[in-house]
Amino acid sequence: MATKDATLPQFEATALDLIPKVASAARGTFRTHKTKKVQWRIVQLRKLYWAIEDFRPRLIAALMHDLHKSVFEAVLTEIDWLLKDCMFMIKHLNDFTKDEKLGSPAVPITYSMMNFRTRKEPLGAVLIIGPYNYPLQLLLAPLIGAIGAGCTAVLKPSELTTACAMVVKEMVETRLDRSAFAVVNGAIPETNALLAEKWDKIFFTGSDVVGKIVAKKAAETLTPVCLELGGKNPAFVTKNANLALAARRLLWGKTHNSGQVCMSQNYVLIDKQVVPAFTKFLKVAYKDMFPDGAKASPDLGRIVNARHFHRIKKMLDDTKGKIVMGGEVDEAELYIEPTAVLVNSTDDSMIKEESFGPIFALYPVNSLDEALNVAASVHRTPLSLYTFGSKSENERVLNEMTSGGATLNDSFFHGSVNTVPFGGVGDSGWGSYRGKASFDCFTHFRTIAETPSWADKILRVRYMPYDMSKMRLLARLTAPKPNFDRSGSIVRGFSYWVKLIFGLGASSAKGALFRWLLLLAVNYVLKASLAAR
Ligand SMILES: NC(=O)C1=CN([C@@H]2O[C@H](COP(=O)(O)OP(=O)(O)OC[C@H]3O[C@@H](n4cnc5c(N)ncnc54)[C@H](O)[C@@H]3O)[C@@H](O)[C@H]2O)C=CC1
Ligand SMILES: CC1=C(/C=C/C(C)=C/C=C/C(C)=C/C=C/C=C(C)/C=C/C=C(C)/C=C/C=C(\C)C(=O)O)C(C)(C)CCC1
Repeated sequence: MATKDATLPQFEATALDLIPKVASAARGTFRTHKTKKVQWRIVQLRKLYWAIEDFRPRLIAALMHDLHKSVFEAVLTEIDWLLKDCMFMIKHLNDFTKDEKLGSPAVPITYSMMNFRTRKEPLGAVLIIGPYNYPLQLLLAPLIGAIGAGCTAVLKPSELTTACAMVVKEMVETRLDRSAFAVVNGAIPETNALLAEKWDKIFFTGSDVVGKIVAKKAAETLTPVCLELGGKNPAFVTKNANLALAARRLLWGKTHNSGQVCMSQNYVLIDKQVVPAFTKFLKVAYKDMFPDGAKASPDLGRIVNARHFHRIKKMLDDTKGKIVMGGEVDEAELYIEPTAVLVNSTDDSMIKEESFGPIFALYPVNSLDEALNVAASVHRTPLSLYTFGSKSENERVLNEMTSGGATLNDSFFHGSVNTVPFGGVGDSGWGSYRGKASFDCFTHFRTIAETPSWADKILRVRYMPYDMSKMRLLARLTAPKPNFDRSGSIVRGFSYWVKLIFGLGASSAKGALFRWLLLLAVNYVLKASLAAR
């Protein structure tokens, strides 16, 4: 596809016959062990930092070309986001990579001489497949985790964001170690060619449909996968919510990146009584954000392409609900106005489909009970949920409905901080990343024990011929006695009362010591004040 901006490269798919060679190079470089050196990883992260900084104008232009993304959002959620990711990983990498000693309670004191520890090993050569909505962030943030962990990586950007895909390819391949990192561009055939290769992990962000294809393919070679998928995310608004605030914040969730955010709300379960007031506040918030109308706003992005434009438009065409805000569409500009639709059935297109755009449904309910039942029937394990109500109502929603992440009293704040772990649950995703979790995602936590030679006398018990008397002694030394009976109740035997009396009711030795010291101090002060009278 020709680019509209002459400074941006034309999209070019990677030749299919090159793909096995690219994958083989990533595997081969990993086997050289050079990526295991922490200093090498830090240098790559520093290079990536400066590459993103130096490519800033072209990245901004590419985001404008592909998604009409405003400079504000390009900087906040893609470029500066990634720079912060690099800095975080560079700053903490020495700590993350250190062996961790395994002691109590994982290792009983009887085995403390074995020097149990966890070694953080890179998984190997990894494949990272990105989506179109944040073509830089959602491709390069996992890469930062992979570099930190010491992996080699091949990236497959979304072919829908052509300019970003090409600029990222140039940036990564000219600035990072070429033998360790590569970018393959293309669509289904190229992705299939990549999936036919053996990887040590596949990190996929995208739709659940393609997520299943990736997971099936990975299962053939028992390759671990991290899946960051979509979801039909509910928002709950009760009559105890601050309706003006809820309306403004939920509208933000659907206007940022033109609602092409997998964690933004698909539908709002709202108390029937407050629908008119909430709708009024939505319109007020809309007017505040777009005084000249949304189409004229320089801040509102566009839908990525005609296919997605028609997908979203079809949801509006098929709905039996009533549009209460917005509703304008313009194919020539790939423009869809931020739109709210009042619906009365969960079979409505506005609830059944994932919007992944600036439109959402309002579904009136009689109670929080009903709202929770509807949400569970629409999607039991969504990526996110939002709740606007009293403290106890919010707590109830959190307790009774799961989700990958959740924000109380706002739209996706839980996903707006680059170092906080992010991921789905059930069919909205497997695994998480961001911050330390990105390092962990590409790391094998390898348990290591080291048995000293002198310990063989003690360990003799394990060798044949077995001796049951020694076995009984070993059990006495190592197997803790239960303090509960067969009905699950605590048994208050002799040791319970000894502990209770001498521990002054504390549950730990530390607590008991504290209570004894406090008792002695009170005793001392009382005695001193009596003596002073
Ligand atoms: N959980 C998360 O972090 C995120 C999830 N998403 C989800 O992603 C979807 C939108 O993103 P898209 O880019 O449209 O996702 P997509 O699943 O269509 O594409 C993602 C990647 O898979 C590749 N692909 C597409 N079809 C394929 C096939 N048949 N075989 C092999 N590879 C294929 C594409 O080239 C692209 O690189 C939404 O469902 C959204 O909810 C999007 C962003 C973030
Ligand atoms: C400026 C001053 C101060 C501080 C002000 C503060 C704290 C401002 C906060 C602004 C906020 C919260 C801005 C919003 C940011 C939104 C972001 C970063 C959204 C990110 C979205 C992402 C990453 C989307 C991802 C999508 C995914 C994963 C998907 O599709 O699945 C002080 C401190 C008060 C001092 C005075 C000055």
